[in-house]
Amino acid sequence: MSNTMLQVDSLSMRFGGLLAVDGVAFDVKEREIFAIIGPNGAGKTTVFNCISGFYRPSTGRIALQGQDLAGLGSHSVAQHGLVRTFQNVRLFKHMTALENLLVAQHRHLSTNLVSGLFKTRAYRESERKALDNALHWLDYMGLREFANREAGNLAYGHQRRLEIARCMVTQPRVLMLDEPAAGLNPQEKKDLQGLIEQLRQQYGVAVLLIEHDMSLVMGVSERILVMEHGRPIALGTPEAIRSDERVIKAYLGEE
Ligand SMILES: Nc1ncnc2c1ncn2[C@@H]1O[C@H](COP(=O)(O)OP(=O)(O)OP(=O)(O)O)[C@@H](O)[C@H]1O
Repeated sequence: MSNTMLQVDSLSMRFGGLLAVDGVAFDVKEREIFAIIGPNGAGKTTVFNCISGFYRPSTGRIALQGQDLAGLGSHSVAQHGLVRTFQNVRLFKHMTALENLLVAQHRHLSTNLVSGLFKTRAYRESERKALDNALHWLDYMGLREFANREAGNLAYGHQRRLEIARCMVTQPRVLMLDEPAAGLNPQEKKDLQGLIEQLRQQYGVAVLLIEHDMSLVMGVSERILVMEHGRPIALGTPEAIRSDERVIKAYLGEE
């Protein structure tokens, strides 16, 4: 389909004797908000790790706008426009909030040693742009006042927002969020839902989300894939998923 952003086919991942992901297939459209849900150990994070280049899948195809990604490392995958956050926030805790956003851009753009050494005009210009971009995202996330504070000393909710900002400074096409609501208070969860919708609307990103918080998932997602024991068991709109017997039994019924 022409507006498919991310395509995942026949994805499997084996760890020794354990088939952690088994025949997962789905696609994410341009600007779509798509969630993967399922009980603990269902294989959601493993799917994320395969897509984002942290694992090389045992089998399957992963393509971003038709371009094959399977087997590329996480750095290359990010350079293709697919970036992620982690279940447990991973920031450079001893760098300031601002530095985290600058480093993300340096790691993303291929730095040229010669222009860096001689601080050419083009180099200075790109440094200035990176700084403007970082400051924009600090403002956008309501973190400007913490620009010079060490990331590890920020409140947890702020660290989560900074992690999303760190993804956004690279102007991704797909933003992958691994349990972004974990550890947030009810107000922060509400703000997160607004933020996800706003990022899609203003920056045109597709969002792929793993989340246990059902009200966030049901409120924000256009389509949901449900996994159980590594396998996909349902895929559909929130309404369809909510009333799917297998899903109720496998997952929602647990709560
Ligand atoms: N690196 C690994 N080596 C071996 N087994 C792994 C590895 N990573 C995950 N697993 C196993 O694969 C299965 C799927 O785990 P995964 O973390 O993908 O599930 P999940 O759906 O993300 O769970 P949760 O909701 O608890 O985060 C689990 O049985 C897990 O123990």
